[in-house]
Amino acid sequence: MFKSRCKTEGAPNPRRAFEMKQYAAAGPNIPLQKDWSETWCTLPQPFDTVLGEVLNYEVRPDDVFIVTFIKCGTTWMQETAWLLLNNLDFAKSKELPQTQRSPFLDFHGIVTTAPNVVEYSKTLTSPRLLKTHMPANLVPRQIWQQKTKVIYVARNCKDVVVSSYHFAKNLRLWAGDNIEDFVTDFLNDEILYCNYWSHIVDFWKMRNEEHIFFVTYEEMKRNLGGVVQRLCDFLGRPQLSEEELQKTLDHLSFNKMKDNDKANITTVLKQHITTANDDFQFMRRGIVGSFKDELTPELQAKIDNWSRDFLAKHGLTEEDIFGKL
Ligand SMILES: Nc1ncnc2c1ncn2[C@@H]1O[C@H](COP(=O)(O)OS(=O)(=O)O)[C@@H](OP(=O)(O)O)[C@H]1O
Repeated sequence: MFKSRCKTEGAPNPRRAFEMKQYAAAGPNIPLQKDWSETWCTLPQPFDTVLGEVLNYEVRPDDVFIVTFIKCGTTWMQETAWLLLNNLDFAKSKELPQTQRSPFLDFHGIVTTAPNVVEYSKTLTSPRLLKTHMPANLVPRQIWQQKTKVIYVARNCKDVVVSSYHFAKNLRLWAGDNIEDFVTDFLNDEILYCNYWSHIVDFWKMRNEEHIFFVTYEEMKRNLGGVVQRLCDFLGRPQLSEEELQKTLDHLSFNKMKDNDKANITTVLKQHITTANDDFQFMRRGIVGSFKDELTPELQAKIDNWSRDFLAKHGLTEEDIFGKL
C-alpha cells in the first residue's frame, strides 16, 4: 500500500542518525485530493508499521487533531486547545503531562522504545486532542471522510530550520555538526517529516474549509488573545471573559510554559530519547526571527531562494502566508 522511495539510494547521507525512508501515499484506498502535493515525507524506517496505524486510525466524531510540520508551535497550540476543550481546567493541566492529555500519534515511529501512543489514545475520554506531524495525504484518512476538526499551525521556514537544527542536534536525531550542513539536508528533504513547504501549502489551500483552523506561530506571537477567541468559535466553546482570557494568556506565556513541567516536554523527551545531550531544552527562545541572528545572510538567501522556487509553482510568496517577517 505504501510506496517508499529514497532519492539517495546507494549513497546514504552520513549525517542521518538512523535509516530514513521517503514515503509517498499510494494505492486506491488513500484519498489523495487532486490539488494536494505528491511530495514525499521523510520518516524513519519503523514508520512502515506506524504509517498504517495512523492512516487507518479510528477517528471519533468529536476528535480534534493538531497537525503541524515540526517546530511550528505544536506544543503551544496543544496547551491552548486542551484548556479550551476542558473548560479551562488549569488544575488538571498542571497534574497531567501534556503528552498524556494530548498524545502524539506518530511518536513511537520516531522513538521505537516509546509506548504505542495509538493504543494509549483509545483509552482517553472524548473529546480527544490528538497531535500528528503527518502531511495531509498521510494523516488518518477518516479526517477527510468525516471532516473532523483540524487545527493546523504553520511557522516561517527559516525559524523552523533553526529550531529543528537545535532540536535534532541536541537530541542527536541528526548526526551532523554544523548549521550549514543542516540547511543542506533540510532543503534536500533529508530531515524528519520533510518536505516542509508541501506540508504547509496543502493546508494553506484548505484554510477556508469549515473543519480546518489554519493559524501561524507568528499570529500567535502577535495576538494570542485574538487567536484564543477565534479558536473558541471554531471549537464551539463560549468566548472567554476578560478575566478568563488573562489567566489563559498568562498560563500560555513562554516563561510560564517553560517553568511548567507538565507543559514543557523537555523531561519527557529526555526520558525517551536517551541520546539527548544533558543541556537539551525544548523551550528554547520562543520568538519570531531567531533566524536573523542564527543564520548567515548566505544561508538565509539559500533558504529564501528554495522557498521562492517552490511557492512560485503555487502562485504564492512566503509573505502571503506569514506576513512581513
Ligand atoms: N508558550 C510558547 N510561546 C512561544 N513559543 C513557544 C511556546 N511554547 C513552545 N514554543 C516554541 O515552539 C517551538 C517548538 O515547536 P513545536 O512544539 O512544534 O515542536 S515539536 O515539533 O512538536 O517538537 C520552540 O521554538 P524555538 O524556541 O524557536 O526553538 C519552542 O520554544
